[in-house]
Amino acid sequence: MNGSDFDDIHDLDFHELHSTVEAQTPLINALTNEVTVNDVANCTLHWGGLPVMSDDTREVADMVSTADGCLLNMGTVSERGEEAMLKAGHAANEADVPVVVDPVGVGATPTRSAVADRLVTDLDVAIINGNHAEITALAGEDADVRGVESIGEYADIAETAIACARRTDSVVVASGETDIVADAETAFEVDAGHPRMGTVVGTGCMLGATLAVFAAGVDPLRAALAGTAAYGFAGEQAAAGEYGDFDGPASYKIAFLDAVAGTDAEAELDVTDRIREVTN
Ligand SMILES: Nc1ncnc2c1ncn2[C@@H]1O[C@H](COP(=O)(O)OP(=O)(O)O)[C@@H](O)[C@H]1O
Ligand SMILES: Cc1ncsc1CCOP(=O)(O)O
Ligand SMILES: [Mg+2]
Repeated sequence: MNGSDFDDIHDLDFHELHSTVEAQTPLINALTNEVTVNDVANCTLHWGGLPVMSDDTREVADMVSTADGCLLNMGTVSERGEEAMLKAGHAANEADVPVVVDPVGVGATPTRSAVADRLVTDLDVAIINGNHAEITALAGEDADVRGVESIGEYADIAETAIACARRTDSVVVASGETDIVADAETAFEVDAGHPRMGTVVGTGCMLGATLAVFAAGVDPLRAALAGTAAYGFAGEQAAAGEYGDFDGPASYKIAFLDAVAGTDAEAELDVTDRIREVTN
């Protein structure tokens, strides 16, 4: 699956997209890691989605077939988990339910690289989201993934994201200090987010949940651009104290979740101001 025939950033209206998504109350089935599962569920809910975390191999195909989105996050990968994710992904493909994959820690171990490769190769994936090192590793290039963290700088991340999008036939979101959204032809830089988001475990996982909610209602490229921009905007709003004071990363996370819930269609957010096409 590739991006849309999106040829003009300026026809991207967050208010319109978010209202469409909220009106649908999309059911998102997430097979995700136990480290951040509750945050993923709440982030899904706060964007206007309905989370369900069904991952039993006996029922997951049935649950996904009734859903509007399927999130596969391999953070605490296991043999059973891989089997369940592949089963869920195939069921989603058959039911034309958009699949979002977060290949957490790909490149850190041969096992994670093999699982991530199977997920993005065997399945038709609408959007892949990972940090700069994970996307670089997924593209088959040298990357330094320490555990699940991105280490080092990736100056060519825009080109790498396009290469990854081309290889996987998916829209790719490479997150970090600067977020990149790419399809097989074009990369966009999304100027949104705050360093405090990097002090919270789970902000990458919750970005995946955000993308799954938006992808339920609009094409993958617009969903990735609007979702990534709105998500980063929420991080900025929380850091600015718009959703209450905080004393450190734990209380910031609470403010961040409140900011996601408060970023509704009325929000003064013009995502097109945050998105720039990357030209070589
Ligand atoms: N230094 C930063 N400045 C701005 N935004 C950031 C920064 N670090 C992380 N983010 C934001 O936090 C979210 C998670 O990104 P990242 O930390 O790269 O994911 P992961 O947790 O999977 O490694 C993204 O929306 C990203 O834009
Ligand atoms: C620490 C950790 N270990 C396995 S999954 C996970 C959470 C990763 O969350 P994020 O990718 O959002 O930082
Ligand atoms: Mg992550």
